[in-house]
Amino acid sequence: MQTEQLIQQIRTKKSFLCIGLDVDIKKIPNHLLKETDPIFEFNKAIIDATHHLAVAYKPNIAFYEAFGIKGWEALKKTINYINENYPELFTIADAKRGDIGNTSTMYAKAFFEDMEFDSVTIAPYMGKDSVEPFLAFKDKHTILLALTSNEGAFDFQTLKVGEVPLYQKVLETSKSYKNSENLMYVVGATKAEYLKEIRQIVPESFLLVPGVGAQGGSLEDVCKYGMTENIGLLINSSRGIIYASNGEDFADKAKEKALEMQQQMASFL
Ligand SMILES: O=c1ccn([C@@H]2O[C@H](COP(=O)(O)O)[C@@H](O)[C@H]2O)c(=O)[nH]1
Repeated sequence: MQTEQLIQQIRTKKSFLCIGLDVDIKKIPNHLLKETDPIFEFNKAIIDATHHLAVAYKPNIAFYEAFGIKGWEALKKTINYINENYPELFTIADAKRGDIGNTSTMYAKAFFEDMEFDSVTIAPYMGKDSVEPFLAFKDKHTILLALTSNEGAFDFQTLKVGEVPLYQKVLETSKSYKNSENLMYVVGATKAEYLKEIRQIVPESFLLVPGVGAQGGSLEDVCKYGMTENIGLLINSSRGIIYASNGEDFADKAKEKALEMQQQMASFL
């Protein structure tokens, strides 16, 4: 998908909501457990109920890998379901990959060609040759971890490298990568106060912002400091939406939560 299509979708839906499909079998409603593929059935119901309120879906791959082959099958069915029924939606494989060049190429093939995601999250630690293989794919997006939402972000990401903190170095250096126009960045909603500086380095880039809801980040602060003329934000909420209820009404309750967020977002546009 081209960035322009994503921006158009945001303007049409008045939403920059990304729903995280972090499906834990222990948390999904009991009545789904009798289905052949409970994870897929859960995702399908959530997507059908919320697709008009969200512009992106982000399965975190860990939740699928944990179930082995059945988990991968559920993931594949989920991405196929989105691509066939709601092709306008932007899809993110939250996989946090990155390795030496030839291995990164294989990761990129897995998520862009086999799974047909629009984007994948990548850890920048191994540098340019670990990121560029992802950027080589046309109309696909690489989402680089910059300043993450967790407490551990302060262990390394904010440490100074010369004059500047490491996360700023990641932002600045990655702009020189080949096809860097297809780069987006992860910035945690819990780090909204850093967004002003981040926007000075990457004024136009889309930011994937997890950490609202369950992690306590503020949507208002993220919009205040991070929004651009083309919005430039995808705000993710996973647990706060998909586990709004564990009863038979789970999809309706998820829709209510998504609507609350969409309405808040519309007020910032
Ligand atoms: O800095 C980061 C990077 C990724 N995540 C992921 O986003 C979701 C957040 O889930 P919530 O339930 O809305 O807290 C999850 O998949 C994380 O692995 C992040 O939280 N922070």
